[in-house]
Amino acid sequence: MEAGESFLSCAVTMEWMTPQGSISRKINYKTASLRLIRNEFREIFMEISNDKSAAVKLALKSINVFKKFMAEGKASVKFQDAGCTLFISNAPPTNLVSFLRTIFVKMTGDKEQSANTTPSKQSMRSKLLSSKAQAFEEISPVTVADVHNAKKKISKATVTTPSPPSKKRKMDESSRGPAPKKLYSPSPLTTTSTLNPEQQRVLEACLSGKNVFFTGSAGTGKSFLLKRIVAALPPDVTVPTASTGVAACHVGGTTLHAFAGIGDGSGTLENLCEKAVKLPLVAQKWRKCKHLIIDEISMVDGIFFEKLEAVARYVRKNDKPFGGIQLILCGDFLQLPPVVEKGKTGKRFCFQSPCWDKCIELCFELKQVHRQNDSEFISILNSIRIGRVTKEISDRLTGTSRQKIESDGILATRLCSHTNDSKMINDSKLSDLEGEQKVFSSQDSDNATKLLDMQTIAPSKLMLKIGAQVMLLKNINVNAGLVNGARGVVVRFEEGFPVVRFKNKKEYTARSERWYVKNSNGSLLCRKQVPLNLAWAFSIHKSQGLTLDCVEMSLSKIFEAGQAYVALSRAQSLDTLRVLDFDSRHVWADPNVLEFYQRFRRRLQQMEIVPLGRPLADKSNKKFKLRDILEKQLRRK
Ligand SMILES: Nc1ncnc2c1ncn2[C@@H]1O[C@H](COP(=O)(O)OP(=O)(O)OP(=O)(O)O)[C@@H](O)[C@H]1O
Ligand SMILES: [Mg+2]
Repeated sequence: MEAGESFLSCAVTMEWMTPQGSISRKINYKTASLRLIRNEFREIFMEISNDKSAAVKLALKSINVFKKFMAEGKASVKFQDAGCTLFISNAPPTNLVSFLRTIFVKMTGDKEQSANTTPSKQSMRSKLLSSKAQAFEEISPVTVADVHNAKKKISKATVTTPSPPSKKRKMDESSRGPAPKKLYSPSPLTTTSTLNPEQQRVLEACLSGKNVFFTGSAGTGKSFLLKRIVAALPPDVTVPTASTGVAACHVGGTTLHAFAGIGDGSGTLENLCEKAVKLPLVAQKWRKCKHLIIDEISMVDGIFFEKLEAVARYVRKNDKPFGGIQLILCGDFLQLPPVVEKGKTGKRFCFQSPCWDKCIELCFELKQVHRQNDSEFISILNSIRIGRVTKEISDRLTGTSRQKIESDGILATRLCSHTNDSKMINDSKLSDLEGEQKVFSSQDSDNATKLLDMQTIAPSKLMLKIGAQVMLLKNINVNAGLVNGARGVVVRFEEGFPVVRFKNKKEYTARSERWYVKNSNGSLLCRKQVPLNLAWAFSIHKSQGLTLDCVEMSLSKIFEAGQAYVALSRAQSLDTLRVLDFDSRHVWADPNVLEFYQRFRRRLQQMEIVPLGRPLADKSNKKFKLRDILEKQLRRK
């Protein structure tokens, strides 16, 4: 478990209430600093300050914490003695989790200490008589031992739920479930696996405020890292997007097109700029955004990217690249390229646009593959990625054509190059099954079904029968293997919900889950649906970004560079893969991309080889520290 933080940067509202329940005083800070400190009597306080006003100090005792919206950077703390409630918003979620953890750990530690050592708290009288000078100091860092200690106490800590401030109150209350019971409990932000060193370096670079592009082959954890980056930035000014709806759903964002508000980008640049400025919601979004994050950048059209860059400068009246917005881009250009209309030519990829070099300040390549463990398969995939197929590779993949990868009635998912084929297969296999068909219709935010269809992976109408091959669409329980992409079969219905048996023999009753997407005006739209989809077949385009655990493919109708690589790299191992008709002619890489990566590697290599004016002994493990990398890359600019 990571240590906690004693400092938080966020927006705050403080409300003091009279005993009758009306607000007697209110303070709003758009940017505030929260600090945990101790006084000369070792009592803990939270200090709330901003540049302009005097700091407010509130004693951290008898507090109630409401943390259900922690993952959105929001929480509130009610200081009962002071009669004040502090509403925190726009906090980087990871920092917020860490800050609340510190409060919990320190308060638990103090309670224990006072119970064990001092018979009673210092009275007001002894404090007044004390000769100690008033002094506040930073709280000491949380140690691992502190955390363990506090974890043991988890069951004892409880919270109640003060209401969030003013306008938001009603909306939040209506969507709120039962109040959380613990001040500290594992959350997705605290329990996910840790980043490896190369991912950590990218995260630090992103937090330095520089424009970053990071790449890496399929399964190197780009999207995994991107979610961590999003969680480490202030949510109100961070826009996570991806080139496709499914990929956007994967990183909890919206499509780049939906955010940009300039349709498909057709028309002259002048028209697009005027359009963006005239639509108040669109202009406001562009002005508010400070960090624009784009996953699956390989599928963003180069001309669209160029137009966006110019629109951003125009709307924000700022001549810096992208109007001064921090860009964080990730993807693998050797996977699927942008979808281009027939007959259209020109700059296809983002990196072919002249503004690419102006925009990107730092580049990184992730090397460690996480999706697959098998080194033989990783090396085959690395060759396929660059369009190289040796006889050994061809034989090995052809050899999978007859292997049995089905178990316990769970059939392999067929990846199809064309969406229509996958739909046809699913429909006909379902109708072949006997038995009653059950229909699960999604519950969607008002009038948003069309948008949610495009942006979430969950279907608005799901037809199921006993025996239907399905795929799980959410991480339900990572430890139990119930993860996004896990394959199973519907074995029965219980209380109207499908019960699915997975490949690992676990059974799971699929109850409704929620998917959220951001509307173009920034509000959240929600789809409630059982987290399943038919999985006899899936299109390769829809599979980009997914990890699949039992997959077969026919590559004969492949029509894009990188398409075979995307399909093959969804599998977790050679033993869970069946290629029906492998032919090396279906594997090729785009020469422009290969050339781009050659240049990219040279740039990275120079960065690693050329000494940075520091003796080699300065470098641990011959790897440069982030500071060195930043210096080097900036010097290059
Ligand atoms: N540091 C890590 N520790 C443990 N698991 C990880 C780590 N990084 C990534 N993973 C896991 O590896 C798998 C692949 O990660 P992810 O989907 O982010 O890769 P990707 O680079 O985005 O792949 P693609 O190019 O196919 O989109 C996921 O199951 C993810 O949870
Ligand atoms: Mg990904």
